[in-house]
Amino acid sequence: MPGAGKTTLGRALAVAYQVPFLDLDEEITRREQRSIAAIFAAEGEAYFRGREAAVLREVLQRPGAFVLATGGGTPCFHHNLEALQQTGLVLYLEVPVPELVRRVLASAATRPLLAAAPTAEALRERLDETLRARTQFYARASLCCTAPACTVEDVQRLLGAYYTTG
Ligand SMILES: Nc1ncnc2c1ncn2[C@@H]1O[C@H](COP(=O)(O)OP(=O)(O)O)[C@@H](O)[C@H]1O
Ligand SMILES: O=C(O)C1=C[C@@H](OP(=O)(O)O)[C@@H](O)[C@H](O)C1
Ligand SMILES: [Mg+2]
Repeated sequence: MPGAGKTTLGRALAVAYQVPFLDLDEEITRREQRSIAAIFAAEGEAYFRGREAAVLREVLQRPGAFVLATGGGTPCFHHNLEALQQTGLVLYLEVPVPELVRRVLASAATRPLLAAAPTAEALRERLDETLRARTQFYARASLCCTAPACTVEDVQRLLGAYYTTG
């Protein structure tokens, strides 16, 4: 979900594991030479989802280990979750909606899917609705961190348990 901390935690994980960090939104922005908000405004969501799916597949070809932070919607379109699962371990950051609201409120106006929900109450409703629709995808991640502020150490524990119990 937007505001879950994927970009922030992904960067920290890459430092901890000494591997490159990639952010899918950044990869799209670089190729398109415009911001995600500008892409949504000029071309609409369907175009963005097409580019997101294509850039994801390109990024997943990269050799060697790396950490990739996706966008919140990435696993929910164009069989992207399957593409991710085939290449690596997918971690879902399960953050309660009130915490997501607190984090994205300041930047909601520049977040294309949240721009129409400028108040905390409208934002909460929008995020609740989005999460309901997306849970079926998020629930299929191999790893799930339920700490509201997931740390590198939390992920290390999850990985330890994953590789111990299969
Ligand atoms: N663990 C955390 N605790 C508190 N705030 C956080 C945490 N992780 C991220 N944030 C803040 O939430 C906002 C969104 O973080 P970001 O990493 O961009 O999330 P995402 O990539 O999932 O949308 C940023 O303002 C960031 O500083
Ligand atoms: O949830 C979504 O559908 C989106 C989340 C954004 O990324 P973050 O989750 O990093 O904010 C970005 O990909 C785009 O605005 C769409
Ligand atoms: Mg992000």
